[in-house]
Amino acid sequence: MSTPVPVLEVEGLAFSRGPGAEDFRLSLPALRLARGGFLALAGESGSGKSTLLDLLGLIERPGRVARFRLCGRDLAPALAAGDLEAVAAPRRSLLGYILQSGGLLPFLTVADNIAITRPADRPAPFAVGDLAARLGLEGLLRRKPEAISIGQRQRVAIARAIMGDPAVILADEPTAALDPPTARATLRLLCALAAERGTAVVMASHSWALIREFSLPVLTARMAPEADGGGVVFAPGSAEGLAA
Ligand SMILES: Nc1ncnc2c1ncn2[C@@H]1O[C@H](COP(=O)(O)OP(=O)(O)OP(=O)(O)O)[C@@H](O)[C@H]1O
Repeated sequence: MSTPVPVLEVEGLAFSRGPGAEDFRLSLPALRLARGGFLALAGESGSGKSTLLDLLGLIERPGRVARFRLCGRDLAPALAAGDLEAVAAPRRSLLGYILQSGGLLPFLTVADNIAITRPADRPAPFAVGDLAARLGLEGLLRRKPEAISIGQRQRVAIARAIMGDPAVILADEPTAALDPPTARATLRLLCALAAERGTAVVMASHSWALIREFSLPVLTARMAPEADGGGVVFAPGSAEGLAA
């Protein structure tokens, strides 16, 4: 059987902010994500999960990256050159985001928030009403985000990301504001919809309990010894000790 072609492949990535009060260093030795794959980024608050998602999402620019391939496109040279135009098109067409706060547009209805990411160059993966129904949002389509609950907003954010039919969804703590049963149900929906579309997902989470319950492969943030250059390193392994 042939090995699946990775949709996202990153090697030798390093990022730093500072020096001074903002001094922060992060490195990612290797990440490989196949079509439909799911990967969690675990670590304590402030360990750099959102920063790493921004780097993978082509929003932050790494100081160094040996390899950055997204759906077969080699983006490392453009990142090294700071060529923002060259990364804008793959960012738009291949990546989807679920923000920690939901990030919905307050002046649009739920239906329009979901529809806004529909691909311009191919059919949408779902009808808005069908996708909303899958996520239990069918009665809320005409409401504005302020008139629905936080859990419902997170499900709208998931629907919006899925509607864009991206190759990779980057999800920043999509269940952090939810009680455990709702968090579990929301993550189950995200996993099911992503698997159905073959969408790969990278999800930041500080909930080791949820990561363990869903048996998610995980890259965990750890401090590197000063002798090895210090900073935070994201590497495979258990995140025991993180808050449940
Ligand atoms: N725009 C910024 N300017 C300066 N420092 C920042 C900025 N954003 C984040 N930081 C700092 O970078 C470090 C990593 O932050 P980041 O938000 O990536 O961590 P996190 O693991 O996602 O945290 P949390 O779980 O609380 O969301 C922290 O020390 C944070 O204070």
